[in-house]
Amino acid sequence: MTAENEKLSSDGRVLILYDSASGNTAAMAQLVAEGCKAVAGIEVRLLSIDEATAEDVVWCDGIAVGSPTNMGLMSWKMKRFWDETMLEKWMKIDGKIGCAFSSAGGWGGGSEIACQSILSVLINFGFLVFGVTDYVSKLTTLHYGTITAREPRSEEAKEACRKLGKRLAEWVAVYCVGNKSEHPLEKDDVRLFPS
Ligand SMILES: Cc1cc2nc3c(=O)[nH]c(=O)nc-3n(C[C@H](O)[C@H](O)[C@H](O)COP(=O)(O)O)c2cc1C
Repeated sequence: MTAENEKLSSDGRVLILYDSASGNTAAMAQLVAEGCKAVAGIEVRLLSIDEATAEDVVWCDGIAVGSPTNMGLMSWKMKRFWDETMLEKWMKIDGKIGCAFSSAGGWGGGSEIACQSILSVLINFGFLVFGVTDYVSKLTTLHYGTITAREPRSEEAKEACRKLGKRLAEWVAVYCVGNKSEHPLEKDDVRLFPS
């Protein structure tokens, strides 16, 4: 087997890391994990902030980080994980792919700013972060990551979680495994535009 074939046959690895005090971000995380499964050959770890270790982050090729919106930012537990648990890995894990999701108390409560606070931390660790261009429905998109008000109840909110996981898995497949056919622009999937 050539080195290139070995790379193609190896799995991509996705970590979904979340904090959740009352279960809403945890429900999002489950759906993000479900979305990853739309892409073949991706191994998924779904871990809460109380379970995850720095080695889980080292293990992954791509990460989706989810937090409740707290004062418009990520939770203190999530921030502490990156400030303390991950500190010794700083400058040793560059080049992984990252994205964010957040549950807030309501629309306009700062969930996109909370996503940006997560992306900002990921950038500091050298992650290559992304947003999703295509829409989930006429009025729902996830340009800065997936956001919900409380738990994801509507089909649009659920699909926005799944789409984040799927896109993360696609980027891992394309850029980490070398499977270019998983590029979203190469597929027949319907891409919704604003209308
Ligand atoms: C300390 C604290 C700060 C919060 N700050 C905000 C906020 O800035 N904006 C908002 O919309 N909701 C805020 N909330 C509400 C939570 O974001 C919301 O209930 C969320 O769905 C909780 O997610 P979880 O069930 O995963 O913990 C706050 C809640 C707590 C406990």
